Amino acid sequence: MKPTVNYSLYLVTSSTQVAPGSSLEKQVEEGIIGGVTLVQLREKDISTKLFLERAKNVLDICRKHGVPLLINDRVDIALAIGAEGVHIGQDDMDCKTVRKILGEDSIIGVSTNNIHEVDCAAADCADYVGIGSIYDTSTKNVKERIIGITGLRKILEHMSKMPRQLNSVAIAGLNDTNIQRVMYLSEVNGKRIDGIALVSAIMSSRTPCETAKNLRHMIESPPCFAQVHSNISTVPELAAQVGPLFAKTKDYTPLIHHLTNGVAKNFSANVTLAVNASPTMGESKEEVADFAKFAGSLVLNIGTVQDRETLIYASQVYNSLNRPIILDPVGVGATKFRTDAVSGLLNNAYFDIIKGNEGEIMCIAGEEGLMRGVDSISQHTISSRTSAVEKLALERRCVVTMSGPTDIISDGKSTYIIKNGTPLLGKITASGCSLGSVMGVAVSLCQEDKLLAAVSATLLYNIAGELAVIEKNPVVSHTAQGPGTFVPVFIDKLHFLVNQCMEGDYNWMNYARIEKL
Ligand SMILES: Nc1ncnc2c1ncn2[C@@H]1O[C@H](COP(=O)(O)OP(=O)(O)OP(=O)(O)O)[C@@H](O)[C@H]1O
Ligand SMILES: Cc1ncsc1CCO
Ligand SMILES: [Mg+2]
Repeated sequence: MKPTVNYSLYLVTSSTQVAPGSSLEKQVEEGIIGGVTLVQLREKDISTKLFLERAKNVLDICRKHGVPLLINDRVDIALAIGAEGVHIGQDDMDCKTVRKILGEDSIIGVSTNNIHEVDCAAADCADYVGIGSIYDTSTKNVKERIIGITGLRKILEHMSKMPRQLNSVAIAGLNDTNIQRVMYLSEVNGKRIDGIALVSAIMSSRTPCETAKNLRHMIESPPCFAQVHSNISTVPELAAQVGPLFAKTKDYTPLIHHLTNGVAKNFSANVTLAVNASPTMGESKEEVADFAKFAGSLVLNIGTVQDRETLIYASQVYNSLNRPIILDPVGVGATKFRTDAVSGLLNNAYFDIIKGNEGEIMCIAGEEGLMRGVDSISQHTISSRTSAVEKLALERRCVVTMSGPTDIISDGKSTYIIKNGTPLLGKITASGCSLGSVMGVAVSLCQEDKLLAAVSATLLYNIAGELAVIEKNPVVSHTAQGPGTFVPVFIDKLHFLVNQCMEGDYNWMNYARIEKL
């Protein structure tokens, strides 16, 4: 009978990476005691004689603890010692032949990098596929084969529709800083990878047992930033929460850390202050961790980005502290540089809210999104825009906002359409960027419901914009005449509305034009 395999924490050995003073056998045994569920013996540069000897030793350890052992490449060694199976790469003996030699009851795994290779493995009756390389690794030269979370998801999406279900593990560059995110974001159509394969994280650990225990725990628990869906189900219920959300600024002034573009900085800082929060615009990598300790959220905007590594680093710091991040992928799709920057961010971090204009969100959702510079020139139908927003929210397990004359906001489960605002918001620069700042404020006041936060920010922002044009301002006695006068009146209005909230007056919400799909 085929042995049942728990793929969750899959240790691939490497004799060159063993922690100083330890041995391969010791790392394997300690790893298993800590929680390793499956072992693959991988030896590249030793004689067959030594390989066989080592395989026998490792098999003894695995048998003692009831963990299956697979042998890398060498079908003969697997047969000789009676291991549970083998793992083969694309350049090794083909899977069909291996199956013929080892028989039905053996476990056969194949390294794959794309859909075609997975299809071949399935056709050849493999039991599982190793999917990678997820990230770069020192164990192997994989530069050409890095697929990130985005590539992993594409393969899993395909696998979820295959008639015969294969097991799968992700491999390469995985460790305690990224496995929870990879597991979490790998979920497609209700299914995700069965486990994480790793080498150096355990082989090089001076405390392999504790390391394995920690890794296993991480694999089995969701990351701290895991999405919680809003339990608000109707528009009236939601509308009743918007004013009280901003009223919280009476007792708490959130610090909103921005890594934003040079054009938006001043306006976004003023908008943040207008809604009674405190902006900080710090871009140095060296100060990210210090800001993160106190910040209510991070607004990450790629508008004039140069240093992509700092953006990734900052995102990871905020993720690890469970501080929400608003990603504004300004101009993604317009240049290769920006598209690569966004794909690097999405592959290496989690974003609580992704906010962009039509062209930007269409582009990240994998649809045709037209960007010329930072302005959207896309004109899709409302239904195709809505599907793209919902698709992206489901894919990235977050809240997605597509701004424009009509704003579409979804967490993948509930979707709202907002028709407030004024065309003048499209006639001033950085209005989208500064909407991101208000979302940063809202989400720091209401981290438990990020959909409510995104919707509340959009309503406040767009109703303030509307009132700046149609209604006399009780603070300064004029109405905006055009884009130039709009900016100060708009900031006054924002401030006025939030102050009304602090006094318990939520009447401005009567202007809301919002529907739920
Ligand atoms: N024609 C319009 N009518 C009503 N509201 C609008 C209109 N255009 C934009 N808005 C509002 O302006 C805000 C910014 O949206 P927009 O789509 O212009 O962002 P953006 O292109 O990312 O902005 P930027 O890049 O200039 O920062 C949103 O709140 C949106 O609802
Ligand atoms: C105009 C402009 N260019 C880069 S960022 C930015 C601000 C609006 O997105
Ligand atoms: Mg714009």
